Order: sequence, then structure tokens, then C-alpha cells
Amino acid sequence: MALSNEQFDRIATTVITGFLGSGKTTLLNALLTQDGMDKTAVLINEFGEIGLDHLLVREVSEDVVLLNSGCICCSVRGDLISGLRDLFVKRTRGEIPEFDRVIIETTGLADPAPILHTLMTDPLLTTKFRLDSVVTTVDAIHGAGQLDNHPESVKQAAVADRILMTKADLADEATRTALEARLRALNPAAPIYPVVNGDIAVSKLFNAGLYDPTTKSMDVQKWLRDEAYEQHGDAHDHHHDDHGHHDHDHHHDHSHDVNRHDDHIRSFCITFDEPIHWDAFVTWAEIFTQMRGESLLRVKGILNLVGEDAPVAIHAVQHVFHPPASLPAWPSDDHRSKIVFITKDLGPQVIRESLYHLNAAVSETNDGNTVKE
Ligand SMILES: Nc1nc2c(ncn2[C@@H]2O[C@H](COP(=O)(O)OP(=O)(O)OP(=O)(O)O)[C@@H](O)[C@H]2O)c(=O)[nH]1
Repeated sequence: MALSNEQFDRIATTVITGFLGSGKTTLLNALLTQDGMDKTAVLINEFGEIGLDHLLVREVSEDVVLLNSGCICCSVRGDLISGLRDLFVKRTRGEIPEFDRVIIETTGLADPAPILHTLMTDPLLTTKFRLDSVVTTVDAIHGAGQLDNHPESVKQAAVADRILMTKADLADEATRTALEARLRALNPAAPIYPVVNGDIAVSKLFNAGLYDPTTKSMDVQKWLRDEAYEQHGDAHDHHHDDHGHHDHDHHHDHSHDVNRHDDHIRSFCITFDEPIHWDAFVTWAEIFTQMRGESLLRVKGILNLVGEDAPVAIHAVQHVFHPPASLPAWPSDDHRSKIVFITKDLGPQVIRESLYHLNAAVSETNDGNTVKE
């Protein structure tokens, strides 16, 4: 397996997603006024019209503009890949100022998964850019109705690293609390911040990935937040069995309304006591990404691999797995493998058992010896 930490030198990329009118542009404008944002390039993946004209200072070249904040903005009418490539090429040629972060604002109707796939798989992009965080705006007033009626808004909340409950000034406390509980059920690990007119410190939104450039360390616990799946109150099923692994499953039970989109979403953490054979994990990942990729909304984990002292971090969105990253050390004394899942119509049992059996089969085949490329 190709383990590399060079990926952490790449340009940090934040994706801002959220339903139509939920406050993405308001947030972006507010963020761009903050200190330290002058080396940020912004990519607007607009649907139809370009809504940035009031912000523009001058056009640097076709599709790339300098905002009055000094940010570089690329309104991508074509696709994301060419937009990001163009930004990179123009930076290299000195045609646009240096930037060390990219923010991508998606259209409100977008399913964010293809955007994350593009960032994770395009050969050129993956050498230059790394996905740092997915920030999702959810309208405090209209959010609940949008979750009811638009499956893409449920996905946007489920894949988030940070959720911003926007227009917090317009909703009463009961509405905010109910929406927060619903978002927490969809995505236990993502912090949920109430926000008014996009007013939030950039530090709360960035560096949600494995590597924290401010401390130059890998903050696995913050990234994985497996305890969020455990702490999430009485909605959990706690499974303990003789396979030596445990799940913390969080599945909201809304039996009164079985067709709500978020009733299909589950989040759980699977813990394995026994070290995992890399071959077993790869086989498991291939089978699940091919057969149930659409159900794997977000997967993050830290693995204790047979024959490896250091832990290995894995990260997936639907049918795409990030290259695994070898971490310098275990974040705590707990050296068990932990994988957190946010899934659609897929429970922990089949995942846990298939990985367990594959691992046992590889163990038997290897007769206890590790075979690892
Ligand atoms: N009261 C209040 N209004 C807000 C807040 N955030 C955004 N708005 C308003 O909500 C409307 C939509 O905000 P936008 O930032 O354009 O939302 P968007 O998500 O970019 O919208 P699309 O690009 O159409 O998807 C605008 O009129 C904003 O002024 C807030 O926190 N409080």
C-alpha cells in the first residue's frame, strides 16, 4: 500500500455546501473579510447565474477574478476539475496571486458526494489539493422542511465535518433545538454552530482533516470523534458479542413517519479488538464500495493493522477511498481499530460481520503470518 504523508503538504480545500438560500454566499462573504484569508482562492460552482458581480474588482483572466478582499475567485461554469486545474496552473505561471487554501462553494441543489469524489480521485488534483473540511449550512427556519423534502439536503448534512445552523436570529429556541437534535442524529460527530449572517471564526471551520497545520500534528481524535457515537444518548444500540468488537449504532427511530429521508441515514462506530489484516480490509472495502457505495456516505477510521506498529487512517466517501495515511503514533493508549460510518440503508451488522469473517479468512490463509504489500 502506498502510505504517504506528503499529502499533508497539498493545498487545503474546504467545500461549503448547503441547500438553496441557506446562507452559503453570506457565509463566504463574511469569511473573506477575516484576517488570514488573503491567500484563499474561491471557486463558485454555480448553477445558472453567477451571483458575485457585486464583489468583483477586476477580471484576471477568463473565469478568474480578484475579489475586493484580495481573494481569487473562479466561477466554474464547466466542471470542477478544470476549474481547480486552471487555478493551479495560473498560480504556477504567476498569473494569479499565491494561495494556500481553496474554498469551493457548491450550488444549493448539489449532492456533495461527486464533488468530494472529484477531489479525492482526479490524478492531478489529488497531487495538489487535499480535502480538509466539508462545511454545511442549514437554514434554522427552513432546514427541517428541506430535510423532509429534499434528499440532497440530508446528504449535505450527513457528510459535513462542520454544520452551521444559519439564520439563528430568525428561529425561536424550540425550532433550533429540534433541528439541532435532528442534525445530531444524522451526523453525531460534526460540531453544530448557530450562526448569524455568516459570523463565525474561520478557525472553527478549517483544519477538520487529519493534519492540523497550526500545531503541525495529526489530531486523530478530533477528526474521528468516535466518542460522539458513543455519547449519543439512548438512541444507541450497544452490541457486544463474542467476536471481540463493539458497535455504537445511532439510528433514529421515527416509526411515525417511516419515509423521512433521514430515517434512512444511520451513524455508528465499529470497534475491532483484534488487529486487522490489510488484505482483508482492502477486500472488504472493494466489495462494499462496489456493491454498496451509494450507501457509504462517509467513512473515517483508524486501523490497527497486523504487522504495522503505526496506526493507519482511512477515509471514504461513497465508492471512493482516500489513499490510506500512516500516522506517526497512536493518538492514545487505545490501540483498537475504530471505524465510524454514516450510511444510508445500511446497518452495522453486515459491515462488522463481513469484515470480521474476511479478517478471519485471511488469518487462516496466512496461518498467522502477515502478507502485505
Ligand atoms: N436574518 C438572516 N438572514 C440571513 C442570514 N444568513 C443569510 N441570510 C439571508 O438569506 C438569504 C440567502 O442567503 P445566501 O447567502 O444568498 O444563501 P445561499 O445559500 O448562498 O443561496 P443560493 O446561492 O441561492 O443557494 C439572503 O437574503 C441573506 O441575506 C442570517 O444569519 N440571518
